[in-house]
Amino acid sequence: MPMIDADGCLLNVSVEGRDGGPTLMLSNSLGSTMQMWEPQMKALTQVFRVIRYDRRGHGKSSVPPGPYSLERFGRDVLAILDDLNIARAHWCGLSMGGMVGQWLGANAPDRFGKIILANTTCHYPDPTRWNDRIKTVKEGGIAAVADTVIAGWLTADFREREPQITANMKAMMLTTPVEGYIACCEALSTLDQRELLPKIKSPTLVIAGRHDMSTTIADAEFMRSRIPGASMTILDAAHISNVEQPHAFTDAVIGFLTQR
Ligand SMILES: O=C(O)CC1=CCC(=O)O1
Repeated sequence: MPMIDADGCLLNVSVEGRDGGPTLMLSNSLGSTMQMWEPQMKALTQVFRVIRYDRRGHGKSSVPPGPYSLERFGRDVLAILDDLNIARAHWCGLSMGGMVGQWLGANAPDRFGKIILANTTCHYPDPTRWNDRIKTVKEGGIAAVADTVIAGWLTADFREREPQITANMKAMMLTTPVEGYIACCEALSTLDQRELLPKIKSPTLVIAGRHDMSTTIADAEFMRSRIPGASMTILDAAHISNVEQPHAFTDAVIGFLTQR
């Protein structure tokens, strides 16, 4: 796996899949790593050259001091594409990954073909939730928020039915460096990309989770209505819909990206 330098931050990047196929870049959520895409990898790598990476402050990437910003996350992605000599890619980002996708779609339109924004929002009107989480994590580490966050990631039905997957997701979250997690929460606390949405000209699919209380169907519908020509799919899932509904999510991604 290459480590790619983005203005001094080493990013852990993986390139897999079909040589010569169209490139698809996947981008993870807060508190997860590129591993979160495992349920999609077998199917996606048959069609695409798939690039995954750990966002700065997460996984095996470096943890520079925060706060971070959506622009910084977007420039990290462009550094990866430049380093790999990739002129153009499709994008699929979930949650924070979808926020980065909005920034890229508006600010680097020539670099992206189609864009998928899953379980995400463009705006947090009230920073309290993120400021509270930052305070709790500073005092007690990620463990102090892990069960609450997992309850938002996956429905109670899923957690009961799939205790091992749930435990794996929690273990992945607990590996996140505290400084990286907090620096990302700081970026989220001021998130407002509403004005970027009309600038996204790539064909865009918005994916929402029917039970997602973190980024709601209303948030998704707002984005769909502001991004020219965007369409929307609702899955029977909470926030991490690619894990809770792996087949439906994968089908939605491949269907959208391969349709003419
Ligand atoms: O961590 C959460 O509660 C949900 C979330 C919001 C942005 C993100 O990436 O995850």
